[in-house]
Amino acid sequence: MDPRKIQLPREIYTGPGVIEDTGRICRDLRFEGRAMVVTGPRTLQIAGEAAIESLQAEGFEVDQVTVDDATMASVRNVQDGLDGVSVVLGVGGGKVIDVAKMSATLEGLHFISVPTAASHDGIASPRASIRNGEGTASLEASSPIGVIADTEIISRAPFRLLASGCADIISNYTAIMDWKLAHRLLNERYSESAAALSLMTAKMIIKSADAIKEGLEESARLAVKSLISSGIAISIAGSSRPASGSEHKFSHALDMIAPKPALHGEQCGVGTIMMMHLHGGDWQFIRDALARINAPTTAAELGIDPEYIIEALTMAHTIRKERYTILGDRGLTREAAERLAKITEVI
Ligand SMILES: NC(=O)C1=CN([C@@H]2O[C@H](COP(=O)(O)OP(=O)(O)OC[C@H]3O[C@@H](n4cnc5c(N)ncnc54)[C@H](OP(=O)(O)O)[C@@H]3O)[C@@H](O)[C@H]2O)C=CC1
Ligand SMILES: O=C(CO)COP(=O)(O)O
Ligand SMILES: [Zn+2]
Repeated sequence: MDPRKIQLPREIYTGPGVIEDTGRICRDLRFEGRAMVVTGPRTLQIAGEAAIESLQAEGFEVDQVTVDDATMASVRNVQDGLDGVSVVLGVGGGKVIDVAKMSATLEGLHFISVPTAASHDGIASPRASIRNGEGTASLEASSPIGVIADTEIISRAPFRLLASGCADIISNYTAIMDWKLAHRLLNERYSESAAALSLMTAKMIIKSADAIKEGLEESARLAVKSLISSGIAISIAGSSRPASGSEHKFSHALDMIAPKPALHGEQCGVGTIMMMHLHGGDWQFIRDALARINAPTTAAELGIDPEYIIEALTMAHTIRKERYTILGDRGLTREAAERLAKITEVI
């Protein structure tokens, strides 16, 4: 990654029904010929078909691939179908967007992000979180050239996804604390502007917590804009540092060991409560903010057995060792992990 380069999306469309303009937007961006639409099994019907119809109405030939996990195998599967394609669209949740973004990047193609849920801040970011044997790698990717966020579709998504996206933003609090720590201890490159944008976005979402309601287009719009803003902080930093620290390591560890992990943002939110306690900060403030948004604050609400919470806490430091956080190089002992989860009432 060239530290002198900041890549940002060129055109961002948000609003009810914008999916109907997918074809026209692609034309205006000077794409033509074949387009690839990547979706998940559910999001094909929810939004993929509407995007395909709109592209076909503008004369595009359209190929479609369904993916169900964010792995390099899925990325390669999409890449295999990209011969002769002019633009790749990822229509779905965070996993679909990451796979589509990564496959487009590897083939040197432009990518358009079409989120169907406000569940993660990868909507506009130049990174792709891809699962591997050691957890989840944050890979450098091209920024989407465009974002088409249909807030009508997003507001009809299960409320849990929206609350999860807000929790993913609230986790910026501890991500920034970890980043500052690594800057002070290890002289890691730190961007004041990226950190300020990331933190301001988290503060704003908490301030607006009471406006985050199920089924409201305005709530979807508010969350989408905040998620884009958090993604832009990632762009400015050139890494996911402003939005991913020890709380994300905890979530990635849960994804590896829990028999049925919860949503990404939900896990990160609960991680933020505990990592805030480790930082000596106001963890009750984080817990109360999550509760106001109706995001989980306990293991029971995540639907994860306390045993996995403790195990994830003890192994979180082993994920992305190069990213220094409050977990240090040695992590937590089992006793310390159990005490932390109990003190913060997570278990
Ligand atoms: N690159 C980056 O910078 C970032 C990446 N991430 C990554 O994003 C992922 C998390 O994203 P998230 O969206 O929570 O998880 P998923 O992509 O797994 O989506 C969760 C579920 O929601 C479904 N879904 C999506 N939209 C709708 C809708 N409108 N109605 C009903 N169901 C819907 C999906 O359907 P289907 O089964 O069809 O897919 C899926 O089953 C993680 O892998 C995380 O690491 C997170 C933050 C930043
Ligand atoms: O989830 C992220 C920001 O919310 C970034 O993902 P990583 O933890 O994979 O870097
Ligand atoms: Zn995240």
